[in-house]
Amino acid sequence: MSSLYEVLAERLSEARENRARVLKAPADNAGEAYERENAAERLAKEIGRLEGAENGLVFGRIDRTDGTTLRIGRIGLHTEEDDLPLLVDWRAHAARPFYEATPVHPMALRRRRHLRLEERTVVSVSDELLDGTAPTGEDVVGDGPLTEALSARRTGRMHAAVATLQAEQDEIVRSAHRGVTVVQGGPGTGKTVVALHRAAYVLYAFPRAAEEGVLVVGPNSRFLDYISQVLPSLGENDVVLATCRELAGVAADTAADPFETARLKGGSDLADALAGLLRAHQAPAGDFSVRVGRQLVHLSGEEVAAARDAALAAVPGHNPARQVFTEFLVDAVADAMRRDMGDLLEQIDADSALMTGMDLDRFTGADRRRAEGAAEPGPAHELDLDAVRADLLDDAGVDRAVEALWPRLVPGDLVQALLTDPDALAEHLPRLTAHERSLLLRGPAAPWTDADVPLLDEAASLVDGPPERTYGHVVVDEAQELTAMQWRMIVRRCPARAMTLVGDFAQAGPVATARDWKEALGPHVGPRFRLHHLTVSYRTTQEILESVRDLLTRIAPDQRHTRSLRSGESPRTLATPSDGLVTTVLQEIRTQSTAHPGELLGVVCADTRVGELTARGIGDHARIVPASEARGLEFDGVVVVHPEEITAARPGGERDLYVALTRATKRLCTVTVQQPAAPGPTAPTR
Ligand SMILES: Nc1ncnc2c1ncn2[C@@H]1O[C@H](COP(=O)(O)OP(=O)(O)OP(=O)(O)O)[C@@H](O)[C@H]1O
Repeated sequence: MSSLYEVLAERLSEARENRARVLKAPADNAGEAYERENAAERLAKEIGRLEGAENGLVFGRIDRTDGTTLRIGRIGLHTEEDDLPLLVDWRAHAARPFYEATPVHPMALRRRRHLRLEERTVVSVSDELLDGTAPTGEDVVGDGPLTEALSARRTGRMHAAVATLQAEQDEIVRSAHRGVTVVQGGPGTGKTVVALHRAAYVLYAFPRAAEEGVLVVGPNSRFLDYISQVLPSLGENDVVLATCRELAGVAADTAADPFETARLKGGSDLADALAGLLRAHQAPAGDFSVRVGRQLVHLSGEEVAAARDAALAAVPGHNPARQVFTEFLVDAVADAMRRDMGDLLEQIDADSALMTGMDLDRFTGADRRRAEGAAEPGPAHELDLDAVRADLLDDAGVDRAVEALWPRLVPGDLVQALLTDPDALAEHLPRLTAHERSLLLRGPAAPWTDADVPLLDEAASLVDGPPERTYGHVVVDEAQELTAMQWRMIVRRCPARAMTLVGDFAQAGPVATARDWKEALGPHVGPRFRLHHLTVSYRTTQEILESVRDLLTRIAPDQRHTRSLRSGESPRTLATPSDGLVTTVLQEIRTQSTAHPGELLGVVCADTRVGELTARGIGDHARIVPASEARGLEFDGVVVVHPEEITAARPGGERDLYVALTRATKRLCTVTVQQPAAPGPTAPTR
């Protein structure tokens, strides 16, 4: 073990020295300075990768039946001299049997060993014998490492499960499929684990995707914080973690819309409406006259439309296409001028400059020919179109025409123009009812809302073109939460359509617009996605799962049932009069924290109740989590406060309750309010 750490330390100090050297090296020009920056950045990443892997560097070993062995770790390490693997990266093909071998398919393994390290010391060893041979004195066959991992205390931060990834999870993580992989599974089945280990695998196994970057999208910053340590501990610091708002680059605090409004704004009709409204700013149909000097040049509707279509086909984005449109428009004007002026030139050569304000000699090439000693002006078809075009591009009249036909736009203004104008809403959202459109209508000074963020992003892509930053692979957790508009913003950032999407539609929040994966993904990839199901819960005990079974049948009748590997205490319910609610929660939390010191406790309540619980000091003993933000989180013990209040707080509140009830790894207590509040003892009844 120590030799492994010595090699790691050597690699680290080499990388640090190299970086220091690179930073000190003189750079004689901008190119060299750029190279130096790049090299330093690469080395900084390598240092981060090596540092991240230090904790629990090695966690496994496989002994093959032919007597050879391999150690499995967070990263691969080789000896310098002969490049022999001292430690095999868990993602390497050679490590596969560590995850996949079973007694039925031992994959030429005799033994699989799990090691647990604290600092650099091995604190536990656990072996499985796979070839049917009897244990020898060298084998330590004991309680499974998975059981140990699952019963460990929660810390409020998710940990990598790289040592105990289960075969059904590993199959998804290691899949060679580069397109869209979807993972559906009940609470605690390891969807987040799979998603994050998949991100690490992609970085290792798909170099092109790794080069283009990996993005992990989560529902809120509380969740991103919860998972933030997993990838660095797998030696991967090069992943972008973001919420949709961060992706859109909306820095200002956003307000919340009423749910019905938010759901409407999440529908893809809004994308069509914004595109429709934009089209109204792109050379709307009809003839158009351009004033050039004193001349009015007339363009037919077809000529304007041809310039518009050519501009739209040339480059995505309204503003970038404006330049192209200008050029096509100038061509059309020049053609029209040639047409108009053909006759004119022959009739009134001398007065032409006066009429048009332009030097026709130059345009006809007459001045050039004169200089060359040629005879007087040639026929009109010899008009020097290049010179005409060059002048037209600088012409104020043409500028005015472009401004009228193709104004430069700001994305927010497009959204604003749609949402503040009842006529625009009616014209561009014909499928909505008048009531629905009234829900979308906002005042000009109203702040942006969360549900406006994907609209702003849509408008930005329509107006300025596709996002500059795209990724080679995108991972989305809690993907059931995404609205159609949010899916659009994510897919936009993944041109290769290489994605890992995990979620559970039984846990969908009130704003989610799709009911299943087909509906969510159909518009983007049709049926081209691979769906996997996870059916074993690694968090929630069998008792807790059973206690929510009826609720699950109500909210998701078709959902496959999840089984748990673990059993524990039966969930408890405390009933209290409404004025004793907070006191009861406080007492319960105090009791739990005294009985189970060091455990992580969570109190999940309706969002509106957070202030009161915080004011009563419950936050000193437990994390207070508003039900709307509980998705994906977990605790050793959970107290769910006033379930009826949670279900009534938002549409689809039963799904919020289902999420709240499935957050505990060990203990669940629900505090209900007696209805109607009975007079008498305030002490809780058990
Ligand atoms: N193979 C594994 N080894 C050890 N722990 C695991 C394994 N798989 C999952 N877990 C643990 O089980 C718990 C639940 O996992 P995770 O959060 O990934 O589930 P989920 O399906 O995303 O849950 P939810 O639907 O509630 O968001 C976590 O503590 C995770 O670390």
